[in-house]
Amino acid sequence: MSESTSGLFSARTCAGDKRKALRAALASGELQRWPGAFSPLVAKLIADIGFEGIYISGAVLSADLGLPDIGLTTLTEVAGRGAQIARSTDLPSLIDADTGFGEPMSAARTIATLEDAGLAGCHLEDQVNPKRCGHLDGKDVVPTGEMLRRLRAAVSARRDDDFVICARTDAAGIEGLDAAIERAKAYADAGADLIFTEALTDLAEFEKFRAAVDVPLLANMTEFGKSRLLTTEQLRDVGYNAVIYPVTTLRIAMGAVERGLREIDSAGTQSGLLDDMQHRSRLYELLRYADYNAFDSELFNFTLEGTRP
Ligand SMILES: C[C@](O)(C(=O)O)[C@H](CC(=O)O)C(=O)O
Ligand SMILES: [Mg+2]
Repeated sequence: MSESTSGLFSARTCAGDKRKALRAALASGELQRWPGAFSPLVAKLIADIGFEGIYISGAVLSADLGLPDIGLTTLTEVAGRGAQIARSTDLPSLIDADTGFGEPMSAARTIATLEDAGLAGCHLEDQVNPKRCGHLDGKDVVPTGEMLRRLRAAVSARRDDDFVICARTDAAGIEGLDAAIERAKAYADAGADLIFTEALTDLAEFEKFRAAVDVPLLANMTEFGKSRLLTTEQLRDVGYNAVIYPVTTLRIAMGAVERGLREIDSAGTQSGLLDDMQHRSRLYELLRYADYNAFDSELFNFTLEGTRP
């Protein structure tokens, strides 16, 4: 296949190579920035701008279906959407697997399914079922032993040793930071490759966590939650390995969609909104419209001159 047609329908990089790249990135000491992609198109934009990876959020996947993030989505739904997003980009994608979709045996099946779906890794959290957003009050965690069973089952189901299993602990806001650190150590001993330190409050907590454990750490910079929004520079200085912006692109998009719909409702036209829109030409560039001409030269006849403002 020529350069211009490779990667059109599925990314050029195969899942195994994305996982190897993710492992190397986590070992590199460089902060990995993974914005949430609510669609394959957003994943393409994230890659185009130069981020290091893609995050696929359970909260976003639920919201996109018009549902709250309380563990209603099924493994089939999550793996299906995850596969669509993961295959659209050469970047590695880490997906939110909530509590593993059931008991430890189901968590094991979850890993096998997400591997088959082409994801580079996933995270499993130590919340009880039904789970809730980690930044809400009233959440609860299972005993450490139960999470260890969940994790060991997951690790044993992995067929590609490079598939990254990330353990998330929600314990900081419930049992305190020290307890969360102890859990993180136990989860790493059980085979977790990366620890998601959920809902830490300020920089000092991130620093304390970093000093206490020597496995890769992930920070969640979700908005309107319990955590101060730290900069990449701050997280780099502390020595975190990865940061996610899980719901950010959806919040930005939905803010713009709501403003736009209100403007059409009040002004009777969207003419005043054109500068805020992604132009047709940029959309076509991201989708690589021109490269599809290799299959059918009639497909791409778009020029800017031909378009109306
Ligand atoms: C990271 C998270 O699990 C997600 O599903 O994106 C959420 C994000 C959010 O609700 O803001 C969480 O932190 O629980
Ligand atoms: Mg989630």
